[in-house]
Amino acid sequence: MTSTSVSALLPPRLETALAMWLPWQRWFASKGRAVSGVTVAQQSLIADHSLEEGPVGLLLVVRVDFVDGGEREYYQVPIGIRTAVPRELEPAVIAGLNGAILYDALSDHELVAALVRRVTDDAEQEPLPDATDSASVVSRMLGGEQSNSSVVVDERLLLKVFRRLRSGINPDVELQESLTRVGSLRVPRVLGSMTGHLQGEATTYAMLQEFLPAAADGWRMALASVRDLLANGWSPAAAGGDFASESWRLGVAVAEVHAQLVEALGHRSLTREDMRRLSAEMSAQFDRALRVVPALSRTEEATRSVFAAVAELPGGGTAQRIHGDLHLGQAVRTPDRWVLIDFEGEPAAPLQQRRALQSPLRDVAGMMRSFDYAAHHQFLQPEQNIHFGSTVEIQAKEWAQRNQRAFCEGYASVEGTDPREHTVLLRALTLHKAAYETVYEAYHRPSWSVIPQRAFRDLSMGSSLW
Ligand SMILES: Nc1ncnc2c1ncn2[C@@H]1O[C@H](COP(=O)(O)OP(=O)(O)O)[C@@H](O)[C@H]1O
Ligand SMILES: O=P(O)(O)O[C@H]1O[C@H](CO)[C@@H](O[C@H]2O[C@H](CO)[C@@H](O)[C@H](O)[C@H]2O)[C@H](O)[C@H]1O
Repeated sequence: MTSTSVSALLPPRLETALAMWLPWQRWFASKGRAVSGVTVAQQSLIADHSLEEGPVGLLLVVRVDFVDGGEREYYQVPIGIRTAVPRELEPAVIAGLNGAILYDALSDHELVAALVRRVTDDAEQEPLPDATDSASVVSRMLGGEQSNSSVVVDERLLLKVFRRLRSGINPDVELQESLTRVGSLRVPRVLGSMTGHLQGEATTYAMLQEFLPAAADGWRMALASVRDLLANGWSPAAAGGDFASESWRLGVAVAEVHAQLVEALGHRSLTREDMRRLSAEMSAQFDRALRVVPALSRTEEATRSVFAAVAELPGGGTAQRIHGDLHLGQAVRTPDRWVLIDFEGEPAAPLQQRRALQSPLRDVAGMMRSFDYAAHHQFLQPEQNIHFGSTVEIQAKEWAQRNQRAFCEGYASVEGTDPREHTVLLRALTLHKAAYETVYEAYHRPSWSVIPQRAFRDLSMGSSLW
């Protein structure tokens, strides 16, 4: 079917309906900007049915324009169209238009199977087993706080559909494929990807990987450990559910992945110029955070001097490809080992920046922040009735520091140098991450903003951290 005949399948007023639906999706990046219009930029068929035969599936790429006239964004929206939807598809409905019901295709087993077939048709490796037979496929969307949409297929494949598209190959696919190629057991095996075009450039639309069914999410494991500690009031080492040995193993895993990324994609030395550029990037991120949360000005002087110190560093460490947005939720624990996922980098950053060679300490800083997040997450639960400033905060801090230390020691056991020896850079990168999180939370989860905001106090002052 040609693109023109596919466009004949688009219901009237589709773009208006999408303009009302898109901004409410978890993966919609620009939560703080008012949408002025949505335009279907590309359309192709997922499943070629007539409405009488079964669901019509369309893979749309939509362009979003904003009232502020600033940068436009592109999103991938796979939609299903039926004349009536079964009960299980009701939560996925986007709109009813002229007797046709439009819904998110990723909730529909049949359309998911068709998408998986499209990925495997593109794959250059052995065909996948019969999981792509639409009649027998069972799929479920993963819930939670996600930047993209992931669907588990037959409990053994995971189809990740990238939502905000930027022209170019997504580092998630690039890095996981490279790591798979050098035999890494620290990432799920990549089974294929779907590439389309955006603004004339080959662009990643989706990735298929092995699903790790028995994997526990690192974030949830860490929260369980903190809960144990706060419930019995002992020190983190004495409380049941101590997480430090897992943090140590996670440090080992991250250092191994860094070494494997060097093996797969090379490295160079960080230069003085890199340090100056990084320092400027840190200041610019802090400016953005200040615009969103003016109260951060209380720590402005101290923060600026932490970032200014980076510009004085001579360089000399390693610059390499890194994960780029590492936190406990990006680490899953299988019965055998820690595995890292989601190598996309910070979703808000341009692809070119995410694909640049950078200091691996950036990932270490991401983990430092994540231990701090896990320690303070309990403070957001009103039913816990615990408050910042209470003695519980001291315990939480102890938990964070114990796990930060264990992580760094595990990392050092592989790399040879403890990341904490890079005092100036690690502190600055961790503060830089807190500035990114301040902006991220303000738009996505305002009630969480207090966590990165309070981190400024410790990180910008001269106090010992971990
Ligand atoms: N291969 C996998 N096997 C098992 N669970 C996975 C796998 N990949 C991702 N997950 C789960 O899905 C969640 C979201 O995946 P992620 O790649 O981080 O998506 P996003 O880019 O949308 O944040 C993860 O936190 C993890 O719990
Ligand atoms: O996982 P994503 O690629 O979507 O990353 C974004 O969302 C994360 C939250 O889901 C966010 O991470 C922040 O919150 C985590 C707890 O939910 C915490 O462990 C991290 O340390 C903290 O940065 C991430 O920053 C964002 O890019």
